[in-house]
Amino acid sequence: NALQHVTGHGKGVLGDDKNFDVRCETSGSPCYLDDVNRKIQTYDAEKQDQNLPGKLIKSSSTTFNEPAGVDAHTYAEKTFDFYKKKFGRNSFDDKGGKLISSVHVGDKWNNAAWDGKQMLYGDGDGKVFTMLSGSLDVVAHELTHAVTENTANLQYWGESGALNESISDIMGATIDSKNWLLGEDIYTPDKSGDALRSLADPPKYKQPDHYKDRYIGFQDNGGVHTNSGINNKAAYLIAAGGTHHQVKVQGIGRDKMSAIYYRALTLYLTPNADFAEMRKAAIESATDLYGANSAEVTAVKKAYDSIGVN
Ligand SMILES: Cc1cccc(C(=O)O)c1OC(=O)C1CC1
Ligand SMILES: [Ca+2]
Ligand SMILES: [Zn+2]
Repeated sequence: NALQHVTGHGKGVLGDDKNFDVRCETSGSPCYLDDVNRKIQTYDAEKQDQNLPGKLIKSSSTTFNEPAGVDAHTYAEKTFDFYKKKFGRNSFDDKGGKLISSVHVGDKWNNAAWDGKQMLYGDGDGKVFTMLSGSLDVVAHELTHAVTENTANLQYWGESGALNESISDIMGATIDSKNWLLGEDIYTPDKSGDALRSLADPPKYKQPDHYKDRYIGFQDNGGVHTNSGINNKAAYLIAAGGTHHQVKVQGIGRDKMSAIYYRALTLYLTPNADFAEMRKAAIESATDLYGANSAEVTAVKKAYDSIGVN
């Protein structure tokens, strides 16, 4: 048997010090990015994308000089802990399934993904993206794709695909709760103050924030990364409040908002749910959690009115 629960140390993509769970051989060396408790393992794909996951990342000591792997591993642990503590969910499949991540996937790949079996992180080209595991909201976004696939299984095109994307952005912005931005830590490393998406102001990054402005077409699986802005705006308003298209929403906070969406995702949404069904599922979930005439239900109704989903 090896030393199963050792604390590893290392710098993340942004140069910050991180601690995380590793496994070491009985002799104490080498050690691996292998969290035996949570069943999270992080691999190095060595710039290829054929035979994944690649090599389990190891070090001769408990110190790891592998920033992309350190962040993919640490942020997967944080996301795991969020789902476990807040919703009692035991990993992405609620069955304690093993969580595999690979970093350095492909050559300067400006992408991150859940491929149905594991998480993949590109290194980015250093212009559009730096190493993509370097942001908690990105890792939480990808892991939430795995949760969605094991629950509502929202089909990844058209309105259900936009909802799939939106749920990942909502959980990403809840777990990385320092702001309402997505990808800001790893997007355009040479430029500060921008992001990939904003839930507070989708149009800032060319996303619609009203149903009448939705993209109807065939790019990007029918605009899944575009129309997600419409539902993202509703989620933002439910949490933070505000007035949108003359409709005033009283916010109920990020915590209750995310509980509503998790319940909708796991109990009410179906694979081809559209925005109208999202509204109903959110109202139903808020009713279950807080009562039919609660401020929380009112916030959900007003938020969906404000984005033109009645
Ligand atoms: C960077 C990127 C490109 C293409 C698809 C995704 C995807 O996972 O949908 C993607 O990751 C994100 O959107 C994360 C949240 C920033
Ligand atoms: Ca963020
Ligand atoms: Zn996504």
